[in-house]
Amino acid sequence: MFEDISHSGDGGLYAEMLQNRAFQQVTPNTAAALNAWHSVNGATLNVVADTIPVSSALPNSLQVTVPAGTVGHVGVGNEGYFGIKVTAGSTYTASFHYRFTTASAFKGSFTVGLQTASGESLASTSVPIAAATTAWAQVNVKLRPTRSASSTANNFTVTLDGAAASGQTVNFALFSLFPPTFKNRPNGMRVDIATTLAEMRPSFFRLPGGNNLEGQTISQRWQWNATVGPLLNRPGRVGDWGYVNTDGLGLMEYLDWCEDLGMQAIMAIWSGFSLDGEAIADGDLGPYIQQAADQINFVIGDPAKSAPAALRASLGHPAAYPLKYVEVGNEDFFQPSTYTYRWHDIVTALQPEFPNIHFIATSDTFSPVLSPNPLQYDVHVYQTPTWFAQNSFFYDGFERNATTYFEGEYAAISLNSSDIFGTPADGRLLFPTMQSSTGEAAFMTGLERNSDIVFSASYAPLLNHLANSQWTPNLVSFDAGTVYPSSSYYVQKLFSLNRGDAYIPSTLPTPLGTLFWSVVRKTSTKEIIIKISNTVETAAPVTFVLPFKTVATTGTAQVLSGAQNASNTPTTPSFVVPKNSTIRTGKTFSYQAPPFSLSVLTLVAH
Ligand SMILES: O=S(=O)(O)O[C@H]1C[C@H](O)[C@@H](O)[C@@H]1CO
Repeated sequence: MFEDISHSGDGGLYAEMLQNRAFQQVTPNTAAALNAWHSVNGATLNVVADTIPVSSALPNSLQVTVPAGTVGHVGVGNEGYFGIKVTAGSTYTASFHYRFTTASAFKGSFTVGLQTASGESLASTSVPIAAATTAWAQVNVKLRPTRSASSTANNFTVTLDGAAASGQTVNFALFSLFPPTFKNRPNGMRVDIATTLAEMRPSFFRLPGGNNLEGQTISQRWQWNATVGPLLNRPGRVGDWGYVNTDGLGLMEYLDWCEDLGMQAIMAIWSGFSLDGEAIADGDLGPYIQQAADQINFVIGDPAKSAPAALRASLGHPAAYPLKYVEVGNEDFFQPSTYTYRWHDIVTALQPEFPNIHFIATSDTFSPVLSPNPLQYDVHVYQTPTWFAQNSFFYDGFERNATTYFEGEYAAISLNSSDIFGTPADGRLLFPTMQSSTGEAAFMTGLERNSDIVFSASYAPLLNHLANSQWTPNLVSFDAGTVYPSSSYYVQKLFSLNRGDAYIPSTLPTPLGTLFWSVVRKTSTKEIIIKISNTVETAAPVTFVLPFKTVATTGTAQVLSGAQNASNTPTTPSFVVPKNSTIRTGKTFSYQAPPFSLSVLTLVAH
């Protein structure tokens, strides 16, 4: 499950290194508009509403004046998203647009570089300025650091020679600094985070949110068409998690990311409700339904018949992307009273146009009654580790009535059942722990047992930048330089990589017990895979009696275990990681599940 929360996108998975790169959605002539930028050697900075904007989508420019009397490198610096990692041997791609506010015969050059915070140069290149004119020009340069920085406290700078440029005023727009990206995609993903996620072998990617789909107001909702095409045409938006979204990570980048990881998109369309509680009135949804139809056509439409599909083709992807599931809104249980008509109007309009799309409802299951009857629901739960351990049979009682379920957001986030969403002082977890991760694992054995009706499941939130988070705990934390997979990440990865392809009935765990397991078969290798979650601090002996003709006498055990509060954190990044061993197996064998552990036992049995 992905959305731009805690800089999951901007400053996280999306590889752009400069924060506030295009002064989007800021108020000119304010200090806040300069967020992440600073003056170098006395230059005067101000974000202005440019009289000649670089594009209609990017009306603001950074105006830099070189005062008389300055010497040396004078200009601007950007601190990145709470740091900039600089690695020797990597090639960084820097670019920016500039124009002089007054044409002149000025001759000079920009110095574009990377420095440590203390001013030591790591990379630098000089770019001659062809002519000081009021027309926009673009600079594209490569930076190759001569050495790696010892920390991420580094800056990207663009400067002029103070003496030569004395009195000059230059407007800048749309800066950008990219490191090498995952699969070398232009405008692509940060390699270390992308690799960490790819190693889970996820089957799907829910986008673009979560709350960040909805907008704090109707006008601030996520709009697919504002997130595709050249970056100059993307205005960005005020996201729902307290920071501006550049929308450089847009619909097509999401779809290409899905393609690169072999994932299906579970794509949301806006359902007519914003987080200030506003809902589009019944009968007024037409334009928003059209926008949703265009969004779906951008993904799967025929370029010969649909303008949005033709746009996709023109942007380099004539073939349709795979798309099976479209989620209608997010957590519409917050306003079921209007979801009844919003769901009805949207789905009755879109289903005939997209007969192969499965629309997912986001209100509580079967309440309110919706028409048409949803065949998919997205179920969310944030709870305590104990709740998860004691609700692994959540789906066992669900009627098998052709309805299927997406466990779209779940995580054990607090130890305080009377204050789930509180602060750490009230029991909220900062990072997953082995108690929370084994609670989730217990719950997931139930999802596996009920995978006839649970078609997908995803922990949430996926990512957070440690320097600026709006939510904890998260599956994978990171800072400007390092990625920190959590204990829950390893639970998700162990389940994903040991999925099997058929569920095998076994003695059922005790619903309110402390030990939980599920058994699947991997047909291609004639193996069975037994997942065991021990959710308490005492080891648990388990005896298996396997009614198969042939059972191997040895198998493998992949075990994630640790103390109740053991966590992977920046100070203990690999405190809990899976350990592999060989175990004795057979038609009957015993196994000791360690305290607070997830064990994945694999053996040939058929
Ligand atoms: O504040 S919440 O509504 O609990 O936010 C939760 C639910 C929402 O779908 C998602 O964006 C967020 C965290 O993953």
